[in-house]
Amino acid sequence: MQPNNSQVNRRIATISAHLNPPNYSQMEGGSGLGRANCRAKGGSAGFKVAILGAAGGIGQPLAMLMKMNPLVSVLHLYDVVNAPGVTADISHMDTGAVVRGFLGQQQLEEALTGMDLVIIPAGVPRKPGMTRDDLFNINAGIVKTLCEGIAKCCPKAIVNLISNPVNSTVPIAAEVFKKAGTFDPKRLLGVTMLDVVRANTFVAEVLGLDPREVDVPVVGGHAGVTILPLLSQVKPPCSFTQKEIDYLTDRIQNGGTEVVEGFVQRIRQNMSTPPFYTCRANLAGICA
Ligand SMILES: NC(=O)c1ccc[n+]([C@@H]2O[C@H](COP(=O)([O-])OP(=O)(O)OC[C@H]3O[C@@H](n4cnc5c(N)ncnc54)[C@H](O)[C@@H]3O)[C@@H](O)[C@H]2O)c1
Ligand SMILES: O=C(O)C[C@H](O)C(=O)O
Repeated sequence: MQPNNSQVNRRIATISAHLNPPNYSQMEGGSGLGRANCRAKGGSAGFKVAILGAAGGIGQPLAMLMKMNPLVSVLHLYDVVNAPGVTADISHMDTGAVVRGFLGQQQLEEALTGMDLVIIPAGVPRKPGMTRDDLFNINAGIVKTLCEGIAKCCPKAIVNLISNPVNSTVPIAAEVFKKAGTFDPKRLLGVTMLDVVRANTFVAEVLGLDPREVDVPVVGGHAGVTILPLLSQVKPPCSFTQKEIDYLTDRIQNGGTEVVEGFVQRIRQNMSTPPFYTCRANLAGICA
């Protein structure tokens, strides 16, 4: 059956709304998006998610995973480089979330307005021989600027901080939000899930179990000795020799370094970011 004129006009309006999104900062007195404007393609309601640093090694697969997530209706991809290309690519996926790209600081506020969840992998990663703390000088400033934007444009959003050193970028974000009067400790999360999945994997190897059946609580921070696997609390209940405890603790605390040092070989071979590293970090972002 042929669509009638009004159906055709409605389809054209929908297509144009996706291709030429409205300027959110001028809508609803700048107080954020109305639910009616946040529908996924096909009309279902969902969460509005922004990824800051979306064109990077972590940001790109994270964008893909978010686009695959049926709970997400609007996905904003912000970066200081390459955002248009990444946005075009991700937007071609045949899932519901509407994807929009934002390039450079002048578009940061628009990228953030009305967001429910902001995930931040923006910044530089460490190279072999560096500690996460060596990233502080560059990443602290980046995170501060991005969080000032969040405090202004989406103060109620949940914020997931991936940028390292997580042990320091989370307190920086907290201070920015406190200064702005928007701090809510329940809404600010450092992404450390990688430590949990590494712990599950290594403990499962020692126990000869499927990692999906193993649950290792890990508390503390996300660097060296601040990563504290609670090996006495493992599920299923088990015990370890002192040698196993030393081995597991060291492997879990230095899992990130193990991967970063692996880059030396990959750089020599001209290979890109290891896929598990990025995917796991991204799943961590989703789960945090
Ligand atoms: N918490 C974790 O579990 C975890 C896991 C992996 C990586 N990381 C950290 O995540 C960060 C990103 O790693 P990566 O491998 O994606 O690095 P990358 O260099 O591949 O990507 C970083 C992206 O951030 C962008 N960027 C830089 N400055 C920006 C700014 N001011 N605003 C917006 N975007 C900006 C860059 O253009 C780039 O696209 C690093 O700090 C890394 O250490 C954390
Ligand atoms: O170790 C890093 O630099 C990246 C990340 O924090 C990790 O744990 O893999």
